[in-house]
Amino acid sequence: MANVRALAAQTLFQVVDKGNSLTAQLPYASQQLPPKDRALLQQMCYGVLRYLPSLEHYCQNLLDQPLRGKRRVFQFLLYVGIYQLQHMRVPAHAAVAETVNALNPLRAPGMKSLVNAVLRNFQRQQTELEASANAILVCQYNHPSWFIKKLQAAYPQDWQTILESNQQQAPMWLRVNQQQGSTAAYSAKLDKASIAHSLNSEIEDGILLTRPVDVKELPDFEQGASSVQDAAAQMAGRLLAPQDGDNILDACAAPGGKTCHILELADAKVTALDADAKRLERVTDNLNRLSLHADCVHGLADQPDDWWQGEQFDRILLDVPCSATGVIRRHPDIKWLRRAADIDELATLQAKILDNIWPLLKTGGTLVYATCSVLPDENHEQIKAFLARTDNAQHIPLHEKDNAEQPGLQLLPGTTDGFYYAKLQKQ
Ligand SMILES: C[S@@+](CC[C@H](N)C(=O)[O-])C[C@H]1O[C@@H](n2cnc3c(N)ncnc32)[C@H](O)[C@@H]1O
Repeated sequence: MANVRALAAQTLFQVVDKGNSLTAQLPYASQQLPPKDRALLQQMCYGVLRYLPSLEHYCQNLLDQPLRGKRRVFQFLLYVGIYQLQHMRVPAHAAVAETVNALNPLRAPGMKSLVNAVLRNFQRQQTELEASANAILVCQYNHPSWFIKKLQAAYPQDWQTILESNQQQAPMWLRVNQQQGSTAAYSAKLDKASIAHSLNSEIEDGILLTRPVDVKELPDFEQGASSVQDAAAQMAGRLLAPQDGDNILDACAAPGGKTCHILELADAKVTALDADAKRLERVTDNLNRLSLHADCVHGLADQPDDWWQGEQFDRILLDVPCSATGVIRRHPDIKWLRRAADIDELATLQAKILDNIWPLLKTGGTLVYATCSVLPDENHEQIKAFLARTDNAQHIPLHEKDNAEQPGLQLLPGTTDGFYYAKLQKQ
């Protein structure tokens, strides 16, 4: 069934109703399509997930009752159709006709008149429907209400900017492998390949591409000259500041972006631990492409007794499991897969990981705590509480305003992803 709109509807059903991640579903749908349609599939899935509450609102007004049960996938097809009419440059008549045609491969030709009528009515009533959606906070910002509330409390000045940033397409950053050449030298190679980009003096290994490109177009990518990694994620390696000969633990390592960066920066002995065996395979793949080596260990960071050999570490990176609310623009499904209750559960696990990993750090050693979250409970509140209960943990400020009351560095989505870092030293 190589129909891009039908596949988009089925993928969205799998994500929103069945709770599967888009990262897992999209490749499965993509491989059923010819390469020329794959970008369109991605655009439609990302788009519907970005604007889901508004699309639900429109359909609530355009349908007598929502499509339920076996007909649920057609509700998602309607979202795909309306998203195209509202946000894509597809001519309106083609958007309607192609969406209606998708009912053939979905084996529901009987639904054609309903889908056609809903899309035509959306066109007719678009202005009023948009105005009524804008009067509802959740539809205006297209985020779940629990998350909007948490952001309003944490960022009384910036919450709207954060929500608006989350709706944008994320930029593509490269990390230059310093073992194979300098950032400036790789920039020259990109110039030669006519790939527009810019450098940023604060991100030593990073290059921001003006437009995303397929990695196959990047000079010497397969040979490991560069990797795709957001600038915020690149800060982990530099903050950890690995030295040659160090014994380092990367305690939540998969898929290994930061493990590889650490090894590009120093000739260190690195243990890459992760709870997920499948994801750990991706660490090995990444290490292989870059011709690097780490000891990959399958285990839980909160239960070191099961895997730790007893040798303490000079440096530890804790890139803990988190809400990923700093990377919503890259993974818009996070908005609908996460629940408010997850935040407390994640914060409890993060605290357990911090407490149980801390004894593995040598006296004088450095621990960098990282999340791709914008929520204080996972970030400065977490570290503040850890410092309060851990006598031999000293907080190392990362910038002028990094203090014991609000420790760490909080990056908000914009030029970089949303990320949090705190640096601790053992006394
Ligand atoms: C934010 S991701 C890590 C990203 C990685 N550091 C990188 O840069 O590519 C968090 C990872 O923690 C892992 N994880 C979840 N619970 C864990 C636990 N209790 N112990 C160790 N790893 C865990 C997840 O499987 C996931 O791969």
